[in-house]
Amino acid sequence: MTAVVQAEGLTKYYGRRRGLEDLTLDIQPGEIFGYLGPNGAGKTTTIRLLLDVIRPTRGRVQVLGGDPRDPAVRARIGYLPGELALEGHERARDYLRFLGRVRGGVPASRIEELAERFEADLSVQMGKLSKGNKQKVGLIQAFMHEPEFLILDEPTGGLDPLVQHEFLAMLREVRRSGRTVLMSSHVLAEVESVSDRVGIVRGGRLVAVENVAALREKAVRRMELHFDAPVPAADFEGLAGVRDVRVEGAGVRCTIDGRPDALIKAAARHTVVHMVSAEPDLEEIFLTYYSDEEQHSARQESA
Ligand SMILES: Nc1ncnc2c1ncn2[C@@H]1O[C@H](COP(=O)(O)OP(=O)(O)OP(=O)(O)O)[C@@H](O)[C@H]1O
Repeated sequence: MTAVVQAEGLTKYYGRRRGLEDLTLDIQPGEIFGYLGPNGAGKTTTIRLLLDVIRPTRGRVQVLGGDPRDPAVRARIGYLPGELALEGHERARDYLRFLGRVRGGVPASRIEELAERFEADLSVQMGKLSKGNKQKVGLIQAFMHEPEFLILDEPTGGLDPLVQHEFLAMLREVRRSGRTVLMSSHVLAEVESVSDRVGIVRGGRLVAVENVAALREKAVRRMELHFDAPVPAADFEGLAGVRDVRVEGAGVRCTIDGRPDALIKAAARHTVVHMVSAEPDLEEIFLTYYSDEEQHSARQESA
């Protein structure tokens, strides 16, 4: 099977500024690939290289088995940019119908069906759309021609939780039909529920590619437990995978590396009244991929 993305040593410098360094990555058909990294990591640079919006300084990339410069390749891609410029008096519906015609005839009913699923009001002039509604129009135009490959740059920004839920359901439908998604984000929680694999990019470099189940096991989580009565600190110290334990009266705070199993079993000896588990922080997941020295230089770079 031909890879949907096949990048080898892909590098982009903006003058002397590093955008992306030596990216080697394959994305397979039918896969949802989450592309994660903090601001300025190189996510948008990668996406622009795949779409031939910018050209590589070094290295090479094939998309859908062809050259990104080939308009026939571009026609098989649906793209949601990170920053959407939708302005003017034209109504969203007219704009989408126009794009549909340019893309070889998308039925109006398909546009309406997507608008309904995303709860988008297409009768509004583009310049008057709210941020969330602009994002919905962006998603409709990315999905509407049923492209083989969807590239979505920070797709969920501005969407309310119900619409986000619908969006994730649509991504799963895309996967079921054997099509492929590349979705960037700086929030792990946003991509982990749908992605098969995630790539973590930082400072222009891909530092890890993991399947999501493995990443979740490695993730560091903060946990807070509250009991109906004070608990002895000794019950929570020295447990496997549990560190930074702080016991204050009936409350316990700690950090979990990987599985919370030992903590849950220790807690179960008491009466738990409340439990909070913070979403794993991307920064903290990075710590598992960096040696102390690399962390130090990464901090200096970003300082
Ligand atoms: N047109 C440009 N000219 C100069 N430098 C650029 C340009 N575009 C991006 N960069 C730099 O390249 C690096 C990677 O930027 P990129 O936009 O790819 O990051 P990102 O991961 O998409 O970040 P964000 O989450 O903020 O969108 C950053 O240091 C950025 O400042």
